[in-house]
Amino acid sequence: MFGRPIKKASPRKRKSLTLKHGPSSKRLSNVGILATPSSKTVAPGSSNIKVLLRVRPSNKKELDDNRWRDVVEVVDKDLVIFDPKEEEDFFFHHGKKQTFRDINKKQPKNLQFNFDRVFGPEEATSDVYQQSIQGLIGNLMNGYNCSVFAYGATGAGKTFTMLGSPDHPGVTPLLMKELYDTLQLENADVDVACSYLEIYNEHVHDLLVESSQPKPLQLREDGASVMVSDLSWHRPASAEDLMSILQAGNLRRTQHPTDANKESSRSHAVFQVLVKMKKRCEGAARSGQVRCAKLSMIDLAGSERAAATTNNKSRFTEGANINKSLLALGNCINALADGLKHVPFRNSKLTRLLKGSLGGNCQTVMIANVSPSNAVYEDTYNTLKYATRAKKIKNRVKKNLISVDITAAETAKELDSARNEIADLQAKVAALQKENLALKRAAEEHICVSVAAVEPPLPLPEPSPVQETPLPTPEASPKALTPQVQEKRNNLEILETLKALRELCKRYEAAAGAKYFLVAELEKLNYNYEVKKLKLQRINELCKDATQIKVTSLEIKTQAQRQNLEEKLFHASTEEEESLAAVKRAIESLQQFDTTIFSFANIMLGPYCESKVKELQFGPCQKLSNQKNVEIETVQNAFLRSSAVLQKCYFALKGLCCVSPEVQAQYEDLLSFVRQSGNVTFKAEEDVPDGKKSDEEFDHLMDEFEQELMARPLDQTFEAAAPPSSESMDATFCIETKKAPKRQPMEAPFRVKPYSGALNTGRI
Ligand SMILES: Nc1ncnc2c1ncn2[C@@H]1O[C@H](COP(=O)(O)OP(=O)(O)OP(=O)(O)O)[C@@H](O)[C@H]1O
Repeated sequence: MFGRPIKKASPRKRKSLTLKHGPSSKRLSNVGILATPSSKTVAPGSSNIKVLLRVRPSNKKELDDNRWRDVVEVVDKDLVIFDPKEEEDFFFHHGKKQTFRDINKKQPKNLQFNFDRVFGPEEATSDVYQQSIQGLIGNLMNGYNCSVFAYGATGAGKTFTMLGSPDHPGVTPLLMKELYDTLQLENADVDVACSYLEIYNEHVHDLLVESSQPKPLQLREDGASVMVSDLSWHRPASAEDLMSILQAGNLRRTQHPTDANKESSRSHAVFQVLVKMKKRCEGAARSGQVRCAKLSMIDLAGSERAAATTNNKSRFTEGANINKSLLALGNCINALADGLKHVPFRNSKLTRLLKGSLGGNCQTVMIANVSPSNAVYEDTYNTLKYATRAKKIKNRVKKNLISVDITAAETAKELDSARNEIADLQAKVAALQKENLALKRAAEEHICVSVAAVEPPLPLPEPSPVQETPLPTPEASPKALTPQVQEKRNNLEILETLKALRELCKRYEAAAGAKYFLVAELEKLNYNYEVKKLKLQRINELCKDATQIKVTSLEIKTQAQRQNLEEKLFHASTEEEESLAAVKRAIESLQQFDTTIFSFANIMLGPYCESKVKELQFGPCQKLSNQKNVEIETVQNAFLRSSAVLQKCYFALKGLCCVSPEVQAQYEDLLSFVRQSGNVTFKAEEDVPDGKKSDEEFDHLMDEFEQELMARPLDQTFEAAAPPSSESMDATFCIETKKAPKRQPMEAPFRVKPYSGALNTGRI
């Protein structure tokens, strides 16, 4: 499946290879423990995390699909180029070199990344081990804590590098084997213990305990380090034993297929080995240094984009938890790289567990795994960026030594004093037993004396010297409370207090466990809240967009309608202006004719033109006024009629002498009011010329005028005809009012001026 031969280096690559070789080998010599396996010790102090990059070979899927290309180019042993520039095709135009450029294509990033060591696709795990990991054995033997962790996207080769397979063992089995080989050569008493756990969905599980429903374990802070309570520790007798333990743990690890990896590990796995080593005696004196070191091999779960997860909810939660913990790890890496005081280790279980390995007392190696294919372009880019940041992290390393240097004389002295102490204690025990016996006898004698009068004394059984007797209470036998008894009582009290203390500890552990569980729940809740908030914000944004789109489309529609109406209005205005101009022109042309004819036309047509103008100007107002007048007249008619009826009623009552002074006063009051109002009469209907009638009459007059004109001889002039009297005009158009003091005269627009004798063109 794998093993595509590495592409032949292009001329450009070869050039950079030769160029880079010198400085890089220099840099490699500075890498220290990682560069040379022989350098087995490190100086205490601060040391940077060593970061290796491993590029796995392309797999069959990537090779078969011609959509994918390689985006990681291993240039040298410590240098890679991400998204390198491709060879450009060129041509010459007017003697100048030109390149073909596809403007639709994204420009390559062409970024260089430096690491302590870069392993290309052709390099085996054994190369990684020999060149970068093997050196950790020496550090472990010298009492330094060591950590190796693999980081990268899903399917990038983390598990392959860390655990491998029987054919291609990973760095963990290689390291374990070598550790045992080295320990065997040491002249020392060695104690090796191991544990294996996984963090799955933010729960810690022991991988070395068989259980159908594994109980999540709690993390406990222990000063600078973090402990896992109830985690099982196993003492492997040999390297093989240790390998079988590791194998058993691997089988229990949570795995599910992902897009990129059919056997993807969906949990972070932490394999820890504790090595305690005490040098054996050499001669009279012995070196009593006990070296303790912890080795942590961490295989992180691979990050995966949410889009790549299927619709499966549990897979989604799994992916979200993995990404959350990797994000927390990234934040810790950033904080440590920036040298910040506060590092957010508490944000996830993974970072809490890695606290000792990142920025603590530990030699740490990070193996960043990447795939060469651009199918996981973003993941690879992120891994390279994180790995580069991690290079800046400084750990403070120190040996874990417990000094137990004692000379032989001192040991002999210690032994003598211990023997003396034992003898003292034995003597004390004998004395106490004697005393107990005496007390018991005394008590029995006391009982015998008191019952002697009733019963004959029974022979007492011989007391056993070792038999425990209950202590007499102070009330029963105050004299018997010797210092020894008091001491025993004190011891019992201490025992009781210790028991109570143990209960309290248990209660404390339960409470702390519950607290950590709640903290985890709270973190989960916060995370879910953040995710939901983001979703809602996104929905809100989308809604805003939709509203904006609606408003915009409404604006566009209204704008179109407005434009349409404005165009129509413009045309209408233009037409109006044009027709007005035409009317003016016609009147001007009329004025050019013979004045006599003009005056005749003026006399004949003037009133009609005038009325036409009025109709145009005041037609609607006139109609409204007429309507009001009709209403007023109706009210007045009703008033007059009811007055007549009222009068008749009054007289009838008077004839019957039934008019009370009050009715009389009301009648007179009404009478005076009617007299004051006067006799108001209205014309039945205004004679408002409607346009049609006016036009017909106008046409008729025009015909008459034409006939007159045709009949007359040319030299004969017209006699000026008298204009219609202003009275008659007024009578036609005005409301007739007689003694109507309370009625207001009509407003100007309701009055039509009588004919003035000439066409008033200015009023049009
Ligand atoms: N250097 C390599 N040489 C050959 N095969 C490799 C190499 N690295 C990885 N592989 C293969 O690639 C596949 C995925 O590798 P692996 O399971 O180690 O990925 P991973 O990073 O652990 O993924 P996940 O995070 O999903 O568990 C496996 O089939 C493995 O055999």
